[in-house]
Amino acid sequence: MSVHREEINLSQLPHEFNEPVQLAIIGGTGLYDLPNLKPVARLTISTPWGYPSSPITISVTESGFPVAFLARHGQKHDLLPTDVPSRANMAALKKIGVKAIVAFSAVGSLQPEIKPRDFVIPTQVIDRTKGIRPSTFFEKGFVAHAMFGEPFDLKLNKLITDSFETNGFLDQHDGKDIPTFHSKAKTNKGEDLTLICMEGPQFSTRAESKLYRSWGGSVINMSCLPEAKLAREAEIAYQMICMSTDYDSWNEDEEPVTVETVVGNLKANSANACKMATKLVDVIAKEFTEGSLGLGDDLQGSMKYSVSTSPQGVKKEVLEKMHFLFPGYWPVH
Ligand SMILES: CSC[C@H]1O[C@H](OP(=O)(O)O)[C@H](O)[C@@H]1O
Ligand SMILES: Nc1ncnc2[nH]cnc12
Repeated sequence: MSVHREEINLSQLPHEFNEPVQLAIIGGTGLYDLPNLKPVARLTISTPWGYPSSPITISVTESGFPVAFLARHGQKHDLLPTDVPSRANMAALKKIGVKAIVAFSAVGSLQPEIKPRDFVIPTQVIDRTKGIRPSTFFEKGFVAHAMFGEPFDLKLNKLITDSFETNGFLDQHDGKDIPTFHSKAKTNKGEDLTLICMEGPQFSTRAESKLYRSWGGSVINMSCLPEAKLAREAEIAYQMICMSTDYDSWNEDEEPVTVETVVGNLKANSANACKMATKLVDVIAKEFTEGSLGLGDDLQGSMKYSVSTSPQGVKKEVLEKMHFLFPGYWPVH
């Protein structure tokens, strides 16, 4: 894609960082780094589920708060949505201490009021992936079930929504309308904003797009799942921020979405996404250092008690894998 920022020489950064990193930003299409922060380390982390999409860059804010950044499709965007190694991504972020993730994504709009270049903070998701993406850390011989009724973290959602409550934060580009920030609290009379996550890589047919509208879908992408499910299993608070790039294929009066339309709106979106990410890092860093929300704290320990299999007799190799994510849970007998 033509929206990559100038390459910084990240490879010369230290390959270790010895403090816990509580916050991570995942960049999607159009967001490949955090240009306003100072990078201090670049980590290549091997996990029992392979390597993440890209090395993880650790940057620090002016006050020294560390933030991890991961490019979902790789630094050169060479991973299809189906091939994103989400288990490795979540496991690596967990390993470095991450308790909260803000994930950016380019989406199609399924509603006329969500214009291309608007931003949307979804509260619900419908899974239209095809079951070909590994979507759990658990496996035969060690069964567990995570809650997912609220797929996004409500505290993180509120913190983000409150940060962009007043209009005018997002910049207009090329004389187009000022983008709107859509949230459940603000713009939709308290109704959920529902993200449809499809398999791709082809876009939807007109019939599918209309079907998703009839289901109450607000926006559509190919990336939220299994990322959000695995974040939940890893006990990490997760919220996606969607950047609208097109009207998908439902509108009879418009040409169905093409990559050209998406890329055309991405430049404007990525400038706003960077601006938003910079502000959010400050807000969330302040919350972690001075606040009382306890981001991610309610999830800590949740998986320990969600296992159905009796730990006695579980294969040692399986438990060792699990201990990469959850050291100290389910002692080996
Ligand atoms: C390039 S259009 C389709 C592509 O864009 C979105 O990627 P991401 O969520 O990583 O921003 C969408 O999910 C598709 O993968
Ligand atoms: N219309 C669309 N469908 C799926 N993913 C998208 N990402 C951006 N636009 C999209």
